[in-house]
Amino acid sequence: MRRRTPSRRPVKAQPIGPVQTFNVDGLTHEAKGVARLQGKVVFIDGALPGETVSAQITKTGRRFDEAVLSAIMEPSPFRVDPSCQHFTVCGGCSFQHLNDEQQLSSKTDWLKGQLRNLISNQELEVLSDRSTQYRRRARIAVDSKNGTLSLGFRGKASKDIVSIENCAVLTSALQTIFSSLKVALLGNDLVKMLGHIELLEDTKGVSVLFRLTASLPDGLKQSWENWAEKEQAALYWQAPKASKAEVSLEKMRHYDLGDMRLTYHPQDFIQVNAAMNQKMVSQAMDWLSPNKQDVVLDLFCGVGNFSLPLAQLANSVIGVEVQESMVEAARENARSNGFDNLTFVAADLTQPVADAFIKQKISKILLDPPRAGAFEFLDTVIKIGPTQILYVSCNASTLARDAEYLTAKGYRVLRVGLMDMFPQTSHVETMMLLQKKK
Ligand SMILES: C[S@@+](CC[C@H](N)C(=O)[O-])C[C@H]1O[C@@H](n2cnc3c(N)ncnc32)[C@H](O)[C@@H]1O
Ligand code: SF4
Repeated sequence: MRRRTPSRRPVKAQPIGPVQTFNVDGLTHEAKGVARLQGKVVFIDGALPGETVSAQITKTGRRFDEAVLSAIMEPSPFRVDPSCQHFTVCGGCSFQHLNDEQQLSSKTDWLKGQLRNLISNQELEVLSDRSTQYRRRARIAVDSKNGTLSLGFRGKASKDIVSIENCAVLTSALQTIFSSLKVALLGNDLVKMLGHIELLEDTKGVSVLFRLTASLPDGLKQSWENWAEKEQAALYWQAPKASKAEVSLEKMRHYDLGDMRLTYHPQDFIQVNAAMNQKMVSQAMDWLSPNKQDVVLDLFCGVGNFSLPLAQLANSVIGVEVQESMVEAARENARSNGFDNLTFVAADLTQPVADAFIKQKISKILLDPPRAGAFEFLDTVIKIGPTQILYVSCNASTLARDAEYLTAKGYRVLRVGLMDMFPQTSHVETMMLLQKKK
């Protein structure tokens, strides 16, 4: 029997039972192996389907137990060595011990389960890209206790900060600035005044935002400006309780999307995976295929990530977004990219909207809501009655709820796709095209 050191081990779980042998036959969405002991389900962190492992129970419940892996006797053929040295402890990734193909297959099976009431015949179309160095944005937690600096992410099994040497999913430029930052912060007074740090890479370059918990002496600020200049990074300071409006317009960021350039504020939402964003937008244009007769409503439009590509193809586009500053940026993006068929409206889509807005002759709608979904706006969508709805979702359960509502009100699902925006994690993004029944 081959034995192998487990590649993952929960950090704080304390064993409360003897070491026992388990045959693992399933995998949860959070990447826990599923086994059975006398009929009761046991979740084993770090175990994979098809493996025989030894593990110790750490927690017992009425319906299931949890266990910690001791050794892997028969490893899965799909097990791989994690690409990141911090995988055993860092909460940022959950799937690095499974090969890329099986990660996708596991996510696909999970998504099919989430959407089981909606997709009977449809194949799930899968969109993916590189599995490491894809994150162009990251929030870094900072802590310094007893003179030790911790710079990293929250742990898997606790909220403690795991100190990171290098993060394999950050873009190469962000990995470089992270290393430099770590050296520069060691023993530096800034550490005592930091809430967290945000790293960002876009077409303009790399930027670092320091979120402060106390005001900064001028001399210290200048020394960090010098560091940023040397690193060719833009520096942003967010003073305690300061709003983002305090960052000057010249310091707005931009990213390129196809032949368009989109301006945004460093604290605005942008898609984290640039290559996948490009692919997702292209797929959205392909599926919704707006033409010169279409008036398209782009709901939850941000700074116009879908609105501008839609406006290249459609008669006209109306974008709706709750954040006034993002609406301003979206208008500027329409102007600077030469569009005269784009209108942006600031509105909270969880609240009733004005009738004039509903009465527009809208033929297609694109929805890209936050995790909570778009339920409050669905009756308005149904009243507008577009021929097609393209729903982009970062939460399959709210998508399922919303799409089930739409299908009960006269729409049917035409296409569904999984978009692997965050490889190595369990996150799944979905695109669904719905068509009005004749
Ligand atoms: C998932 S992001 C999508 C943004 C954009 N479509 C993109 O691809 O970059 C969701 C957007 O919805 C906006 N939003 C959140 N709640 C909202 C609400 N109640 N009404 C309107 N917009 C909202 C957020 O500010 C954010 O820009
Ligand atoms: S988030 Fe980064 S540091 Fe954490 S496990 Fe993933 S690659 Fe490693």
